[in-house]
Amino acid sequence: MVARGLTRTFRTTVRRPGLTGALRSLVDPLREEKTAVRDVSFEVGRGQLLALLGPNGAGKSTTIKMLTGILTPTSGEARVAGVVPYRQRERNARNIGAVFGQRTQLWWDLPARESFAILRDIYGVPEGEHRTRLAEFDSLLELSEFWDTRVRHLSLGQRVRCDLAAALLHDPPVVFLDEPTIGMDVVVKEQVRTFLRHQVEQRGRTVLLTTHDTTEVARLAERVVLINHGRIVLDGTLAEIRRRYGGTWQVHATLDPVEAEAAGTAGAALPPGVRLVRREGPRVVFGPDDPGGTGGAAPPTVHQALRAIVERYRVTDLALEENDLEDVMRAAYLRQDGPDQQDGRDGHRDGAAAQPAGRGAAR
Ligand SMILES: Nc1ncnc2c1ncn2[C@@H]1O[C@H](COP(=O)(O)OP(=O)(O)OP(=O)(O)O)[C@@H](O)[C@H]1O
Repeated sequence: MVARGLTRTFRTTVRRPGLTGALRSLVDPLREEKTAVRDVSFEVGRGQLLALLGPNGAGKSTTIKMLTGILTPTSGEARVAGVVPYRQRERNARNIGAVFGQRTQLWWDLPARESFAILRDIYGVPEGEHRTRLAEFDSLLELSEFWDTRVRHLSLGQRVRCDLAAALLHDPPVVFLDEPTIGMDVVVKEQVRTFLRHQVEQRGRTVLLTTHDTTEVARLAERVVLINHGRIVLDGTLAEIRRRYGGTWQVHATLDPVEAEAAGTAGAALPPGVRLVRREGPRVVFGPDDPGGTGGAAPPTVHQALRAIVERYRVTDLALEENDLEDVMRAAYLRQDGPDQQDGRDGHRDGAAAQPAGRGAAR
């Protein structure tokens, strides 16, 4: 799946303030252009799962709508399994499966198993294949407990599990999941994640996932694209997001008392990239020397720091405190960052909160 410079602009009508403004807007509507997605490019290979992350209104759904062929981009291009989705909608529909957590593609008044049979006929899936696939999905998602119940009577978690099966029954190479586990309990969430991992690792499907659930990201995504105000601000791993937006960790260590007293003084230098946060007798707290990693070399990862501390000191007790992933994501969403490779292009972005480009962390 390839997105190249995808951009989508919406024209909306804005009401002028006050009564006279409202009346004037009736005869002379004020139109405004809003760029929901701007110059978005990424590639996802076969058997890869990419999480598209970003705050509300960032442009994730608009991007997915272009990749699923629901919306045509204003400019740029997309290819999904070799097909331009908004031009070859029917061919694209055969190549993709989609689950939008809030909606269902199942027939509300039919049991899910009957919906599966209708989809089998629509896509022309041979009966044997259909049965095998359904058995695989049932073994992972435990569908047979409720697939003979009408969809309108299913719980949310049961319904979305049926939706996942319905989306994959025609064996699509590419799958789009827009907040698939929203509102599910922790047990069902984990079941769905195991199912998705299986689909990616064993079946080689390409998955594009959006979620606001940070645990989901940590469990599933080797790679994330972070989008804010319609632009990509980071394409990398969760570890990179942590490094850029939340490089704060603390190592609490109890050292040999003599070493603890000397740590950080002249002649007893700290490990590179490590700073002494505080010292209380033999108990010492270390942190990264340069939490933002903005100057010079990147700070050590928490694992590198741990190793360096253990190698340098006689440690009798050790505890690690890392920033909660939610804090990291909050920092990422609030930062008015520029995109990674934006050099030379304009720094304008939409939204009331937009500030002039503050690309301190651009690396
Ligand atoms: N049909 C439309 N007409 C006008 N503006 C739109 C339309 N669809 C989306 N937008 C605007 O585009 C921006 C991006 O919306 P989008 O739904 O893609 O965000 P999102 O990242 O999916 O958000 P969420 O996490 O809340 O689902 C928003 O400011 C939204 O108001």
